Amino acid sequence: MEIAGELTEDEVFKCLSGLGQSATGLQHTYLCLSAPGRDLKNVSILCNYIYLQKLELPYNKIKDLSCVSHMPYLITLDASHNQLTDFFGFQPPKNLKEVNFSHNQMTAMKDLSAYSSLTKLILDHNSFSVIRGLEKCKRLSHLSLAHNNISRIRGLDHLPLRELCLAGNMINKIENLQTLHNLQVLDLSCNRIQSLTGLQNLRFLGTVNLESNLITEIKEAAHLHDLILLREINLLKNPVQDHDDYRIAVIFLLQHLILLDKQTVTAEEKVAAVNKYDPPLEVVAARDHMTHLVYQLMQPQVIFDSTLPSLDAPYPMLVLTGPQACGKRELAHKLCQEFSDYFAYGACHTTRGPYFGEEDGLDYHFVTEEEFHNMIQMGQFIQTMQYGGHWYGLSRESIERVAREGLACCVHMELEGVFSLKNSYFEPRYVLLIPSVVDNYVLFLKARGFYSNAQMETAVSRIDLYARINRERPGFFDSIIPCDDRAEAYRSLKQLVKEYLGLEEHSGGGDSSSITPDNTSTNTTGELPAASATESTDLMDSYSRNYQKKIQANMTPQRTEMASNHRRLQQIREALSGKSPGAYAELFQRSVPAAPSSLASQSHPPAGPSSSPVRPAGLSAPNLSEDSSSEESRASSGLSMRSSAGVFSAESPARGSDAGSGPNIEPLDISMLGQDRDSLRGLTPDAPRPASDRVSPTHPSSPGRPGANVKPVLPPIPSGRKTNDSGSKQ
Ligand SMILES: Nc1ncnc2c1ncn2[C@@H]1O[C@H](COP(=O)(O)OP(=O)(O)OP(=O)(O)O)[C@@H](O)[C@H]1O
Repeated sequence: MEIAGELTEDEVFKCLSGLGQSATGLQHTYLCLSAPGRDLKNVSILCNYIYLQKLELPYNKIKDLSCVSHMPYLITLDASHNQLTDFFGFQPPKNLKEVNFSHNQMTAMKDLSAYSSLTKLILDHNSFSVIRGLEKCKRLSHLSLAHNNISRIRGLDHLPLRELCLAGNMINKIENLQTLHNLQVLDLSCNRIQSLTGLQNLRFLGTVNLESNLITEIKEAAHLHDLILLREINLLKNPVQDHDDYRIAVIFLLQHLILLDKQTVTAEEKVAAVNKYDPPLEVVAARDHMTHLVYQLMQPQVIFDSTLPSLDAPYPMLVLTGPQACGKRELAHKLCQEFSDYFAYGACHTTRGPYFGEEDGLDYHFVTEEEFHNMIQMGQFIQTMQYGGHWYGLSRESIERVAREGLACCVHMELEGVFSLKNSYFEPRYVLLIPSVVDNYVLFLKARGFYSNAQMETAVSRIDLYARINRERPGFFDSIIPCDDRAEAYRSLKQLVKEYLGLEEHSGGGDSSSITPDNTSTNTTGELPAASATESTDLMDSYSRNYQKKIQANMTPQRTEMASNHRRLQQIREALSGKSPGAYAELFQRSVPAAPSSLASQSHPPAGPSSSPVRPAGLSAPNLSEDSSSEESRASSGLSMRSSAGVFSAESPARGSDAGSGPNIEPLDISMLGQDRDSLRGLTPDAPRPASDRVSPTHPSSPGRPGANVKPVLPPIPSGRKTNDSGSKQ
């Protein structure tokens, strides 16, 4: 007689499958039994089926599974959706690997030491409140305890779990998972978790489901930042979704993601995320450049003719770059002081307050944030950057002011400024000053006493940035000078600049008279006296920020005005006599991408007085009788000398009306122009060429002077001079 809910032999026969050899190998038997959804209550008949390896009894009403005690060969047991209250209420089959007890009425886990073969255990939808008894399940790779009453994660230490599901519990903290080194998939959805801390060590984690939790802060995603195998995360239905930039911010923090919130992360999203939160220097620079360009275009157009690039060469500028306080500012001042016939300091604007001893207009133009932003909107900047919470910017006017004096502009700035400037039409020479002994640099920063630890850390960390850029982008910097010893750095810089200028130091060594193109001129015009042999002392003084006073003493309006007038007069004379080529064409002409340290360049001794003296850059004035260029171009050539370009005719201030007749002045052999261009190729800008390569007054046709190849097609006639000066002098 059939009893309701009892599994009968007839039914068993219908449910058997998987004919195979019994575990003993002595007979053939059915290995699987599947009887789902039959409202079964009593399955005791299965005690006779001892060879079963797979038993599936889901969706029944079974309360007692003791029959399993008679199935020593059972491997897989599915008793989900039943009424079991007893957790593993049977003798352990030795090879039991997979058990599904989900949707039963179990309340307590017990010791499963005897079930050491278990690999997969599904206990969802029961009433467990504590995870326990799994310590000896050393093969358990898949555990699911979803929808129970678990409030704490524990009892899982050192299990070889690859998948763990604790969804739908009452967990409010991710804890005790750090020993699950194999974990790949973690489902903690529908809990009360607020933070993602606790997942950091799970280096194989690839998928995390945290849907419907209480995660509020985007920065929580940073806890997963180091999980490089993480490909999927689900944070749907968390308060964090309310942040405006939520998705892109998470994508930025977890750049390996493929799926976020069940949606594919696109390449465009990844690029947008990086550009937003950690834009590459190029992107920052492009934005900066674009901003200033647009604001500038919105203004009534003014032609800044002093700095406009000519057809053959850009307006000459020298940019000293390097990490904060590496000495670039002091060196820039010093250089402008010593090479006052060539350079003047271009003061940037900043929103930071002046340090003790700094003066407005000399080191910086100190402005308020509001003034700075007004200047941005007025299109007055060429580049800006934020550093240490302050704005810095190089204004067009700062450069123009220098250019109007017929001088090249020397500025200092951080790397971002260099990137930005490289987008502009300016083509400066970039000299990197970099500390090579970090400890000394740190000591120097500390000794200055201006900087907080964070500021010092930033400054130090940027050494690597500069080094990396130099490594990855050969030629990005035109030259590199170690700045550990400031006096030595200045010597290198000076040497470099002289090479750029095509100047040669006379026997006096550091004597300024030997490096200015013309002593007499310098003295009579009241130009700044150049540095004496005490330059290193001066330099050290400058560190204590006293250099301003010295500079100021020399920069009285009368002296600078006189000097300026004199320079212009000379330039005009030269222009009219056709002696002035577009000399700056050669001064800052780049020919080679590499940026070797200037130390290398110093290993080449400068040509001494006995060797063929190096002609100053501007000495190669075209010989009127031989020059194939037209009279017109010659005239514009001469006139262009009034512009900033003119100053780089190194002889210009000195030669005056007798320019061209002095012993140093040699006509340029036009026939060599083409060869010169070729000979320049392959030379590093800062590597001195052998003396034989250089243009010698006695061998005017020898190639080597940078830019000597340039056909003297000269810049447009400038019209932006100070009207009072230029008008009267013409
Ligand atoms: N327009 C600019 N663009 C980019 N960087 C700039 C600009 N002007 C100044 N800087 C750089 O900003 C950094 C901070 O300048 P600041 O003058 O406040 O620092 P500092 O402590 O006096 O260091 P330093 O002696 O190098 O000038 C320096 O590295 C400086 O060269």
